[in-house]
Amino acid sequence: MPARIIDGKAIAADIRDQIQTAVSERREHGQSTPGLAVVLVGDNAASSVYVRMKRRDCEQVGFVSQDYDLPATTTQAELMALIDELNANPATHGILVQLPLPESIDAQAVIERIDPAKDVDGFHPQNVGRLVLRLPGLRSCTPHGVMTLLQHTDVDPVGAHAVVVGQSNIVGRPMALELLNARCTVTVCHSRTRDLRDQVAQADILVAAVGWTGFIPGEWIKPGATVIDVGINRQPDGRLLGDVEPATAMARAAWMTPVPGGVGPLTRATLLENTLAATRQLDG
Ligand SMILES: Nc1nc2c(c(=O)[nH]1)N[C@@H](CN(C=O)c1ccc(C(=O)N[C@@H](CCC(=O)O)C(=O)O)cc1)CN2
Repeated sequence: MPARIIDGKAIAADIRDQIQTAVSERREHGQSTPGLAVVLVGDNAASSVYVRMKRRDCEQVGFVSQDYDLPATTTQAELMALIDELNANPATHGILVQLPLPESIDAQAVIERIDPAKDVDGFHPQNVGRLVLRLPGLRSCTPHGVMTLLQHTDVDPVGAHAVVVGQSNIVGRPMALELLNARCTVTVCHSRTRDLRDQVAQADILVAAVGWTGFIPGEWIKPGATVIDVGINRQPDGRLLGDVEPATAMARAAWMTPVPGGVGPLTRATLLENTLAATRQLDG
């Protein structure tokens, strides 16, 4: 039997509906409307698409989207000054700086300048540390979105062997911690991992976050596994493909995310959840 599809698009639409209701209720009770500052620096084509989608999501749920489109020539000092302004603005509850930033800018310094209470991307060391320590805090959107996707399957993470392929700060590392906190046994693989095929073949839950089209052949997948494909790789003809070769993987897995329509929509829905949570924390 082919894998059951984990429909990220539908799950994200449900989350947006719930958030829209919560925002309406806040208005009825005279509470603040969540405001999300979305900062785009430069003209990276993929970033422009993602930012457009995030701003549209904000409008749909009734958030105020505060848009900052800055030229690629923006200096570190100018960007830091904008972050300071947003940190101080009581109408801004969440600050998102779209990555990657131009090479001339020190992205880590920018992330660390954001008030951790407004860090709706969950990238600030304080929020990452809280994830490590299993304390409440703002969680990185893609890994937390993956956990939401898993909740829409019949898979019990407790004791499951989860294999994460990729060790980026945005996905691989926080993903491993989310899975560990859900009591999986976690293996993290990267470019120096020996016998990657053997590691992947052990996975009850496989999270592929490499950014390389078809990096994981379908025949490596353990029969009955849950496959979460974080890769969104645009092809020269415009199509989007994941990191896992889909046809054989679908035939072997029990559950699988599609690309597009899997993890991407949950990344955006989690951003909205984080912004609402930040608003409640800041304003009640
Ligand atoms: N500040 C951040 N920058 C980046 C993040 C992030 O979480 N915060 N993650 C990635 C990209 N990303 C978020 O910005 C992202 C990627 C994909 C999608 C998405 O909805 N994809 C759709 C397809 C979209 C398309 O047609 O191109 C899907 O998979 O169905 C949303 C967000 C890097 N930067």
